[in-house]
Amino acid sequence: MTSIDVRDLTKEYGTRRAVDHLTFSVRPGRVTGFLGPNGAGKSTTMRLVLGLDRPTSGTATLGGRPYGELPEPLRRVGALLDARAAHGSRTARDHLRALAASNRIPLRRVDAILEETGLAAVAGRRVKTYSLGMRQRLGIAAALLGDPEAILLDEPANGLDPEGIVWIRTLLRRLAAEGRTVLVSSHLMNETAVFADHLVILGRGRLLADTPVRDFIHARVRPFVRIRTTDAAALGDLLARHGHDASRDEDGTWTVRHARVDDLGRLMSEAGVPVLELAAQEATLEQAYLDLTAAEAEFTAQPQEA
Ligand SMILES: Nc1ncnc2c1ncn2[C@@H]1O[C@H](COP(=O)(O)OP(=O)(O)OP(=O)(O)O)[C@@H](O)[C@H]1O
Repeated sequence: MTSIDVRDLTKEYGTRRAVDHLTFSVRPGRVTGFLGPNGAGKSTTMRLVLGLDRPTSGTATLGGRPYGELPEPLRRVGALLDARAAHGSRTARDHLRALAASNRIPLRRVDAILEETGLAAVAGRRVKTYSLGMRQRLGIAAALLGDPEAILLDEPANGLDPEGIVWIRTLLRRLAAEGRTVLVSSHLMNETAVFADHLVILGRGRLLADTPVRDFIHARVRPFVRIRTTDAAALGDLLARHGHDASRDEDGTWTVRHARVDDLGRLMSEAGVPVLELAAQEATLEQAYLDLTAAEAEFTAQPQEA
């Protein structure tokens, strides 16, 4: 099985440190979401793993070996870094055939992967006529061509239409279920929460979190109950009498923390307070992520000079 192991990895561009003593592992059999603000170092880390750039110090290995030492690397690891990389004057089929030929991948894989990525009908068209979403699909096709054990995708949902987003979600889940090692960077938090099992989060080139998605959300955000009523005074009074931690938003919606929908529903019913809405609000990855990155920004913010 191919794990991706990053050990004390540092990359400097001149005086800018893009990746800063980073250590984490990406394990097989699950989808790992790779998160972090713009410029956090995600793409740089992926390029270092793929041997496209040299680290200043530290190591990045696949199944224990640096990319440059892998025999037939496309058959071990597939990657989508930049969907614009394909040669525009070639057709998609020719692009994939050239890749297959130079990596000793059987040519029959080309038609299979065109089918799988939904490009079969447009495979004879030049890539420069493709939309961004079609280029993304072609990039994913190239990544999967060698049937690799490890897959790295940099924002694969970029440019995909809603149907494409559902498709990639299903694809990622299947690749992980097949035991592959899947690392996917994204800025779409709700989407990441759907397809990822695990998260690696970077900030300014450093590791901020390496944790299961569920644990990350639950450790940072408490679920709450949302209530709307026609009798704000009665509800406010009721909640206060029962010692609930509640507040009322500008639009009249109440937020009750540390409470259960069942208990509040019963309470309101018994007190005869009219209910327009009563709903449990699950904590989201987006809330947890914003909480983490806000805390990080506060922690690292430099005092302004007068
Ligand atoms: N070739 C390069 N030369 C100089 N600086 C670079 C180079 N590549 C990346 N950087 C810098 O390294 C830092 C990390 O960039 P990187 O693209 O890895 O971040 P990212 O997390 O992928 O961001 P995004 O979410 O915007 O894609 C940034 O400050 C960027 O400007």
